[in-house]
Amino acid sequence: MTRSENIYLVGLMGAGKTTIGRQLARALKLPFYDSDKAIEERTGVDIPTIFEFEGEEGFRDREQKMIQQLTQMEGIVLATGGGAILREENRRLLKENGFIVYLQCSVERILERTRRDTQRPLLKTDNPRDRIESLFAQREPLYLSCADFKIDTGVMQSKEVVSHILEEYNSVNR
Ligand SMILES: Nc1ncnc2c1ncn2[C@@H]1O[C@H](COP(=O)(O)OP(=O)(O)O)[C@@H](O)[C@H]1O
Ligand SMILES: O=C(O)C1=C[C@@H](OP(=O)(O)O)[C@@H](O)[C@H](O)C1
Ligand SMILES: [Mg+2]
Repeated sequence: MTRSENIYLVGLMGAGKTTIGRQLARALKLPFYDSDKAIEERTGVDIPTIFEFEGEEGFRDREQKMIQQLTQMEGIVLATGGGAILREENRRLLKENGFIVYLQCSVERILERTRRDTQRPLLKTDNPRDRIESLFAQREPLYLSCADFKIDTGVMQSKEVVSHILEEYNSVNR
């Protein structure tokens, strides 16, 4: 772990990275960035459109470029996309430049939270449960390998999650 002003949130889709990141930034009076939102602003199109025209790999290339840029900033809260940790270079950049919080969440909760979602192309499948289970199996070891701190967002209100993260961040970053 690096002593740093930055907090980076990782975890599966629907774990709450965007929601909790925004609240955490407000509490710390730091600017909030979301890598997906930044990509959408840069390209002028939404994430499903990027997947449609460029495929997942095209999106991952854009995501990597964005992570490279955002990890050069100091004093931010960053919500990454759920798959950002798939690339080793992203994991390295995140580890070197910030305090990484893994937002853990059960498959069941993720299913509930993403049921009506239209903005996550990887969940546009006949069997979202199978998809989430396989993403969980593939990614959980990667999230754990990066994380400085992990917390289950499925069993607490977001406000409570934020205060636990703040407590931990302040204790290691004094
Ligand atoms: N305890 C909680 N923590 C975070 N999000 C929660 C919680 N309970 C319900 N939610 C809801 O779950 C969804 C999480 O989505 P989002 O923040 O976009 O996650 P991610 O960025 O990780 O995909 C939001 O609709 C949020 O309101
Ligand atoms: O898990 C993934 O591979 C993805 C997660 C999404 O972000 P959220 O985790 O914020 O939903 C977004 O980056 C894209 O749809 C791919
Ligand atoms: Mg998000």
